[in-house]
Amino acid sequence: MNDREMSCNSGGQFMDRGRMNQNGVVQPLLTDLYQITMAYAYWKSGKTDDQAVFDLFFRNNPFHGEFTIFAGLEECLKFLDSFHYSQSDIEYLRQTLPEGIENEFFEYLGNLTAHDVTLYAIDEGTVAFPRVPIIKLEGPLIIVQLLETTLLTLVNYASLMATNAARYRMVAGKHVKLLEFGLRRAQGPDGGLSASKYSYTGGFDGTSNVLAGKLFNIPVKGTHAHAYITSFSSVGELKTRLLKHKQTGIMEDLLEHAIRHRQMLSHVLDVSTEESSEGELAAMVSYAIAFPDGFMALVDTYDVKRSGLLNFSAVALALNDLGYHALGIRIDSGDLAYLSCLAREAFEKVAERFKVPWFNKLTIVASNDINEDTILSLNEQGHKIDCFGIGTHLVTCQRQPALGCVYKLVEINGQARIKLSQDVEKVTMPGNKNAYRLYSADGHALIDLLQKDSEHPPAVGQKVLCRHPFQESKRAYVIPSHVESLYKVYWKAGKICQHLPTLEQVREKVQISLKTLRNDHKRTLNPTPYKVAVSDNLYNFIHDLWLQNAPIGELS
Ligand SMILES: Nc1ncnc2c1ncn2[C@@H]1O[C@H](COP(=O)(O)OP(=O)(O)OP(=O)(O)O)[C@@H](O)[C@H]1O
Ligand SMILES: O=P(O)(O)OC[C@H]1O[C@H](OP(=O)(O)OP(=O)(O)O)[C@H](O)[C@@H]1O
Ligand SMILES: O=C(O)c1cccnc1
Ligand SMILES: [Mg+2]
Repeated sequence: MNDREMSCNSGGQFMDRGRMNQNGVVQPLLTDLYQITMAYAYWKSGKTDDQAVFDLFFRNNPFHGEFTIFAGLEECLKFLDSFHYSQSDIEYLRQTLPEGIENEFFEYLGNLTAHDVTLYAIDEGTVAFPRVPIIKLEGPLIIVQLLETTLLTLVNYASLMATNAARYRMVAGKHVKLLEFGLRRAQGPDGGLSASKYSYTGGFDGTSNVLAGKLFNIPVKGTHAHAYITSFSSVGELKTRLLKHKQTGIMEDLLEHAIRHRQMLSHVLDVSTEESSEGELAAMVSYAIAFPDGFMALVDTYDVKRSGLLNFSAVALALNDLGYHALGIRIDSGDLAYLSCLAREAFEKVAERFKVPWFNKLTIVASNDINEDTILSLNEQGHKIDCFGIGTHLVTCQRQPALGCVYKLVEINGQARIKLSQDVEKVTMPGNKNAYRLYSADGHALIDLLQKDSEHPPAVGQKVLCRHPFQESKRAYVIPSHVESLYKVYWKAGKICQHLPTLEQVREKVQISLKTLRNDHKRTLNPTPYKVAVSDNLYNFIHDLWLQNAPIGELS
């Protein structure tokens, strides 16, 4: 590896550029046209040396919740690292921008990098709250402005998805497996890949998306579709019935074993073999021959009770005769609570009658349009599901399809800037700020506090006045037992300055960070809002600037 392939972080360690591979679609032209037209107008008006500070933050938590998981940081850093307009980008812009743009501007763009930018951020995987910037950028106005849209697109969906997944994990509990099955329903190929990656970050256990597995090292999992079952109509279609006994190595007729067990099982499970589907039996036998150690069967193609469970149990017992243990079933329609209980009951009967205790432990996977509310309702009803396969609602974030992160200028050449709005929620927090999370003695996060960057950080054991940013009468003294400074410098002087965690570590961080939140902030119905405050100093600063900038009306 030569020097060009490596970048050095501030600790002098080398970052392997192999890890820095980024989705090819993420590039400087993946932006809104107005960023580039603004860049020209800034350039034309002599603002090339202006220094700006921008905040990236959201105003409301998604899904009627009171927390958001911040994700997408590593992709932002990769983008900064590779930021450079290629010759063909410049050529395209020459042809596309209005006529009359000076040639020197294109030369300027051609030499532009993000090396003079400093990026501060909270750690990826941390819980974040409205109005507390999750990323803060300092640097030359033109370049920092040019980064806006791409950074927003990298953070918004990633954070929305990680939050959605974390919510599913919370309602499902930590012992149930969660698999992401959404690729076919995702918003295009890139949406599908991001969904798989960030649902893993948020707490899913695996994905059916094979490319995501390869690219992000996520466990890939899957069962089979109804097509496999319906592609068989009789046992006569089986090209082979033979399977090697796991221990003896002797070939045996798996179908013969299955038919014999099916007969006995029909009494135990109180269903008639006549009613069950022969095609389904054939399909299951053939699948078991293909995957004797990984036999997981879809049981709802015809009728779970009258056909699927009988055929599955027959094939699983046949496999058992040959030294293999089946894994379980998937149910993809009907009343999932009722059918999962029915299946578990059937497995318990079989375990007892056929002396196969491992049958009690067979996995029951449920899928079919599952969302947070379905899981909550299934929990209330009582179910025996071990694993949910979730697609559409998860990856499209159907309950709230976008997170509203914005990117606002808060300081230029050392002068704070404020954006006013009739809607108080939309007034920006001016100036270069620092953010702290204050904790109680029991380890719970109490409040996030924004201060001017010139202020001393809050200290453990010392009373700090925390004020609502806009409502004068809302304030509280807090004596923190622990103070966390939320920002780290992640990018400076053209280098990544922190050791970047693996996806696995970010996934762990999500759960650790969620544990610091009190349960009332996390509950699904009417959660308590988490407090975000400003220091007294910042409060006064905001309100003075507000008055300075608000025009005084005249009544006549
Ligand atoms: N016990 C349950 N409580 C609450 N919701 C459930 C329960 N069982 C299933 N569901 C949900 O109810 C919906 C049922 O979907 P739908 O009305 O399409 O029926 P279906 O079982 O898929 O029918 P079909 O057999 O035609 O495919 C799904 O969204 C599923 O997740
Ligand atoms: O329901 P989701 O949460 O989106 O999970 C993924 C779904 O994808 C498959 O269905 P398929 O594409 O075969 O279509 P279907 O809706 O007819 O089952 C699978 O059987 C699940 O039902
Ligand atoms: O493996 C599965 O069962 C699966 C994968 C994608 C969509 N639905 C189901
Ligand atoms: Mg379905």
